[in-house]
Amino acid sequence: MKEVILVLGASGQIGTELVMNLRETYGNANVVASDIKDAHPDVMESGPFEEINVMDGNRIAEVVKKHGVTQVYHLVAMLSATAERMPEKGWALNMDSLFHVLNLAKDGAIKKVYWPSSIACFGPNTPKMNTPQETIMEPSTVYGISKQAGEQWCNYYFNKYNVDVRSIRYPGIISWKSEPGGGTTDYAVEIYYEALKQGKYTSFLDKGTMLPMMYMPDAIRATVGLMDAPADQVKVRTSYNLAGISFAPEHVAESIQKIMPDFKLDFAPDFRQAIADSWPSIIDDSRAREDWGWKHEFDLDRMTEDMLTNLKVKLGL
Ligand SMILES: NC(=S)c1ccc[n+]([C@@H]2O[C@H](COP(=O)([O-])OP(=O)(O)OC[C@H]3O[C@@H](n4cnc5c(N)ncnc54)[C@H](O)[C@@H]3O)[C@@H](O)[C@H]2O)c1
Ligand SMILES: C[C@@H](O)[C@H](N)C(=O)O
Repeated sequence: MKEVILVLGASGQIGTELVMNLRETYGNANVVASDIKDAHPDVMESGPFEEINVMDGNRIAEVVKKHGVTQVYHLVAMLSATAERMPEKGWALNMDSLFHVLNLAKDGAIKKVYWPSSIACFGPNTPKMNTPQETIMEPSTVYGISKQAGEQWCNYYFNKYNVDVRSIRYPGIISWKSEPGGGTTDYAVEIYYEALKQGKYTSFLDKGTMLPMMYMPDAIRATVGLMDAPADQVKVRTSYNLAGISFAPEHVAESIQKIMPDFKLDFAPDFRQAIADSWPSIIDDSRAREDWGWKHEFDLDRMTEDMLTNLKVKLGL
């Protein structure tokens, strides 16, 4: 059967690159990008785009019907730092939109759903090192609470209504093509821009703040790998732990200094430090590796080399 995919949040950091990857696999016409704002020109020019506000469930249903959509990748969310500033709005966006999509699947309008969770679903009482798949989850941020609740709803819709919903707990994601949208891990993208523009960077997370991270190509491969896996291999229906690399700001600086020896890093932690302090440092993703064959490719130095090479061209330097 022909698959037609709708990506909600296609103008965001992950959506921009995921749409282009899915269009290569499924054909440009079969991947409908959508967002409340225009997407990257590559996305706008290579296939269909529909303006959708995900708070409007009828509009999502209308687009699903119009294009004969079979799968939805729901990437819209208010990220951790922004949601701490507007908790109720963050909660409403993250939860109401998930229900709109899960209910479409429950009613048989679509066959498969992808919805990302985050390392933010864990909290200060979770073991920080080798954080297990199943462990204490007491998130202390609005974003984290919405991700933990969302995971439980996904699991509920799978068990109760047989909805084929799949999910990954993404770590912080680093990319050059699209910029991050208001998270606590955004420093790990900004540092590369500022290294090239200014030769220095002031990190809003402190020295020693080790967090799980991943380069975008690995995150896209993981997403597509999970969605392509046979349903009986997808044994976790809350959300899978996923790991790539873990590092602190000074480790990125050391990696940049291998290519730009004069690069300088200093620290001015702000409100995002408390958020980062509540998250794990290193994640155990053995379930994803066992169940559907996940394996990361990029280490820190390889990522740094690729980021700096591509950003140089992007910034015209
Ligand atoms: N990117 C990182 S580091 C990361 C890590 C962990 C989990 N996630 C999750 O992955 C998903 C995508 O994240 P991202 O790409 O970084 O987010 P990003 O903020 O970059 O993109 C979200 C997109 O949603 C769009 N949007 C906002 N409100 C609405 C609305 N009402 N209707 C339609 N579109 C709207 C917005 O315009 C933006 O293009 C989210 O669920 C995140 O929670 C991301
Ligand atoms: C970790 C993740 O979910 C996102 N980058 C955030 O900081 O909000």
